[in-house]
Amino acid sequence: MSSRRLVVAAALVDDLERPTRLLAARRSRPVRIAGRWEFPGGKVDPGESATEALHRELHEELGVRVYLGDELVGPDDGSWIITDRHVMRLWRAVVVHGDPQPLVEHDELRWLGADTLHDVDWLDGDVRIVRALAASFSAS
Ligand SMILES: Nc1nc2c([nH]c(=O)n2[C@H]2C[C@H](O)[C@@H](COP(=O)(O)OP(=O)(O)OP(=O)(O)O)O2)c(=O)[nH]1
Repeated sequence: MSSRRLVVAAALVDDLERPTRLLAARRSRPVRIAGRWEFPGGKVDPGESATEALHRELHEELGVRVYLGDELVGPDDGSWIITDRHVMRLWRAVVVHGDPQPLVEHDELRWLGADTLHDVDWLDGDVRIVRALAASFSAS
């Protein structure tokens, strides 16, 4: 069993079947990770399911409603260890309502294509996740 705190996040793509773009979000806080890029999401609150928390976080952070596709199952008991203190579960998702905006915690959003997926400074724990996602990407 992991004692790490669970974080849930979305790989927001333009198309679940044939993704060509991925949304990356730049952290504005806390200082230790400000300027680094991540998958939008956050911690699961007590009493919430993982997917309830993800819908809530995406609405709070980006102002969007989403449809969740498949979970990107990770190598660490099905999840992804991202830091000493956090383990992440991640779902592919598409926006069904709203236009993503950096409302809280982020100061910039960027849609990355197959050839630019690695161009931003992803948080350390996210790099191998981006690599795994890249395998399913099509050139735009
Ligand atoms: N949302 C999100 N968090 C990530 C990713 N990659 C990664 O290492 N993290 C880290 C950053 C944060 O320390 C933690 C997520 O918790 P949070 O977004 O509530 O940030 P926080 O600083 O309040 O967390 P904490 O250090 O107080 O426990 O996971 C990612 O792709 N998305």
